[in-house]
Amino acid sequence: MDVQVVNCMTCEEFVRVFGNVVERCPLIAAALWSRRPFSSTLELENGFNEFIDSLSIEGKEGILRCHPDLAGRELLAGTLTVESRGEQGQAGLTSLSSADALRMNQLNSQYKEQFGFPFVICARMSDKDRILQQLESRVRNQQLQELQCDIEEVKSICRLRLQDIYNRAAKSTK
Ligand SMILES: NC(=O)NC1=NC(=O)NC1=O
Repeated sequence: MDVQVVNCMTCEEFVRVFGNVVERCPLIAAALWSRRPFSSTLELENGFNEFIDSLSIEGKEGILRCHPDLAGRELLAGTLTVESRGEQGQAGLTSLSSADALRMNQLNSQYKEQFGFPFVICARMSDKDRILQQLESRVRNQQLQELQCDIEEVKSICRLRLQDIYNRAAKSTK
């Protein structure tokens, strides 16, 4: 997707295209529309990262709370966003054994109880064994350490979702 196409988008088009780059946080895209014109698609990605980094602790916690649990209730209920469903599927979370699903649910609950926000990891860069291992090790971290770790994972999810958007646009113009 040419950055000039992005720069010509109305706010409505911009939010429609980029509104779920940060899971269920279309406000961030609506805010970043003000930064047009972007000199490159990388500058847009940096905009997402800078916006997230500029938030207070509560704001960052709010972003994390908009992320569904991995292999959680929403996956079972079929209410995940298209992006999250695809990411969780790629990590093998849609075909867990009942023992792994139970373990994941227990660890997610323990993590959320301890930190007040959900465990977040870029599922596409992981798999169910590593996710379980990360959950078991990170639940022992300190609050602020985990907040920052989750936020870095959100940025990784954003980077890959932006790449998907550009790749889909490139395919549709061929
Ligand atoms: N709690 C989470 O880590 N959620 C997610 N990770 C992803 O990669 N996509 C999600 O929805």
